[in-house]
Amino acid sequence: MNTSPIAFLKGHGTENDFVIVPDPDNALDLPASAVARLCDRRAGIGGDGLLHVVRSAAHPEAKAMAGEAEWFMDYRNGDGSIAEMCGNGVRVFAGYLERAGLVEEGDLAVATRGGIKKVHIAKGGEITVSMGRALLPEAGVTVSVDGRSWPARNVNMGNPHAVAFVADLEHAGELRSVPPFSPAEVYPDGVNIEFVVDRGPAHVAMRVHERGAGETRSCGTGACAVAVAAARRDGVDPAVTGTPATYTVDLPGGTLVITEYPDGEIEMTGPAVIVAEGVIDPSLLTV
Ligand SMILES: N[C@@H](CCC[C@H](N)C(=O)O)C(=O)O
Repeated sequence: MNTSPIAFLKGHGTENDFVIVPDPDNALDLPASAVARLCDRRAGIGGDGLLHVVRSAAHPEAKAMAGEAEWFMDYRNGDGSIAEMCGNGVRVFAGYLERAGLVEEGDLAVATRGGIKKVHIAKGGEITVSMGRALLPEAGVTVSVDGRSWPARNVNMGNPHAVAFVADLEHAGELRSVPPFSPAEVYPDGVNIEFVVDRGPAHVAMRVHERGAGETRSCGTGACAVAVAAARRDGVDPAVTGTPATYTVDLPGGTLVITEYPDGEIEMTGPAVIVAEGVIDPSLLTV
């Protein structure tokens, strides 16, 4: 049981917000119920998710990556469930490490359940993450919300996404209170669903319903999935043209810039902001 005061910080990346819990030695007991209490916006601190900051060597799921990445982002969704990767989270994670003096500006590697991510912290500015490659399984999917249905593109960014191009973002309805339908046979572990409209050439806007969090104001892996789905729809494939493709993705909480390179690597650039720090009442962590 955790009895002594436990430090936390609060941060966000394009308003996808996180409770940050530094725990270098992986000494804390953080069951799903405690994570859900911490992320509760009324009875807890509030967040779309939680970033548990642990040395890779101290975490059984990250030990094997310790030689290449000192720090492990043990990411949890706001409902306590575990996800493979969080794109906005990894920028905020890196921003926290720099603020805490644990890393310096420039390049670093962060271990995640989705593998090691290379991160670049620009001087006093934005953070760029190499997000890996998108997998585009052929399985066509349909997503439905509030009685409307759309065909969607299945995109895996380490975590699962269904990307639907819609006529109007308002058609996605009340995403926070009414979770959209997704086909369980394609996504047995659930899915993040993106609704997308065009804003101009290589420029789109999206809303997202996140697995384990409901509607959020941004999703980094979602923006990458959307950029790739939009490029393919536009007939653009950097592996074929040999030229990088950059898409601007507007989200309710800000803008992310996504570039896909001819080798398939996807880079995401955006902000990371720390807004507060404090101490968690141990009762919130008691099972
Ligand atoms: N907000 C994140 C994605 C967090 C994980 C997602 N909800 C899942 O369960 O896959 C991002 O910025 O990528």
